[in-house]
Amino acid sequence: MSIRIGILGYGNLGRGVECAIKHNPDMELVAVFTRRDPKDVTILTETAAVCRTEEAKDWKDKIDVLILCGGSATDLPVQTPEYASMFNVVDSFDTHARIPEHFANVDAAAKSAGKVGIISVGWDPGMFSLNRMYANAVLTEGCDYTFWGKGVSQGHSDAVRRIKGVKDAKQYTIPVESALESVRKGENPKLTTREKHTRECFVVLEEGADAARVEEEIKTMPNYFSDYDTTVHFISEEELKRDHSGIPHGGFVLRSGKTGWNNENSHLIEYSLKLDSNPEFTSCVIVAYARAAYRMAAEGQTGCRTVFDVAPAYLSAMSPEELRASML
Ligand SMILES: NC(=O)C1=CN([C@@H]2O[C@H](COP(=O)(O)OP(=O)(O)OC[C@H]3O[C@@H](n4cnc5c(N)ncnc54)[C@H](OP(=O)(O)O)[C@@H]3O)[C@@H](O)[C@H]2O)C=CC1
Ligand SMILES: N[C@@H](C[C@H]1CC(C(=O)O)=NO1)C(=O)O
Repeated sequence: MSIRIGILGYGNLGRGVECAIKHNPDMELVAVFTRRDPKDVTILTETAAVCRTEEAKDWKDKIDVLILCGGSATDLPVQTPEYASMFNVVDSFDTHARIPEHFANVDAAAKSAGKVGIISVGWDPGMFSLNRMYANAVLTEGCDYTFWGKGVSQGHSDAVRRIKGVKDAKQYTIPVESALESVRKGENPKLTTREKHTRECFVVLEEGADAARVEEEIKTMPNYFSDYDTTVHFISEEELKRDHSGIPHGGFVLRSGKTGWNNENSHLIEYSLKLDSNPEFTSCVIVAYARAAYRMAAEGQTGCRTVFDVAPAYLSAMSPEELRASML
């Protein structure tokens, strides 16, 4: 029997999840829920329904896992705990500083409903978090580095779009090449947040919006921009569509470490991603964790989990026996 999936929130990530489900034969999309008028939202899966978010509660027995594709800045802090009280859920919450608070809220809701909620799934947080953890567990003496881009951060782009007066926006994260080069050379530099990346925003304003106020709100936004040197460009909707239509991204997790009785040997662990489509790749990670949520719930587990709490075998469509055989 297929794992019945619902999508709540139909933006870049929602469309990516719909596409990822198509590539997972053990899953089927049964419904998409949106805050907009369903007549204004066109999906590609002919067998799935499009409903208002208010109707989701009527689908509790028809959906095994609800994937929450809203924005981290303002949607997921409210939506994930709300829907964890009705469904097994997975989200991509990526406001790193607020993950502990989000975990506690989702854990309370999921436990009281007897559901599983896996949060902060994707590549960062997500695959990069796992690789930072593995590298630190293995090389206990060392230095960690994470670099992103040059690419489009969906979280930062979403956060800019939420500012009053902004009609649309894209945010590029740009690594400071000299910093990356120093890490690659094994110089183990001590780098501040500001010394590792810069951020560049391309913003389309609503008619009559105050550009200076919008720029100030972006540059001072805690958790997203306040610790970075940020450049803001105001452009037309046509220019945004013409010059900034893609959502590529990627990055590196590196850990340089020492071993030996006198730390005489050096090692470098590196995990990298090069993504044509940030949302489509993120969605593939999310859909694998939807499979895990389904299986963990079927075992009677309840409460909130992060990627650190999910055994890898839960993610794979292969059985544990097939996985063991695949290691030969
Ligand atoms: N952990 C990770 O590695 C990653 C996490 N993310 C997270 O995913 C989040 C979502 O990103 P993304 O999908 O790009 O955000 P979008 O802005 O595309 O979508 C966010 C929400 O906005 C609404 N929306 C979308 N399009 C429109 C529109 N045309 N008009 C009105 N409302 C619209 C949708 O809700 P509705 O349908 O209800 O209107 C949607 O759920 C990001 O905030 C980020 O935090 C993203 C990438 C990686
Ligand atoms: N969560 C990020 C995924 C990566 C990209 C990123 C950044 O560019 O700051 N941080 O984490 C996203 O929304 O794209």
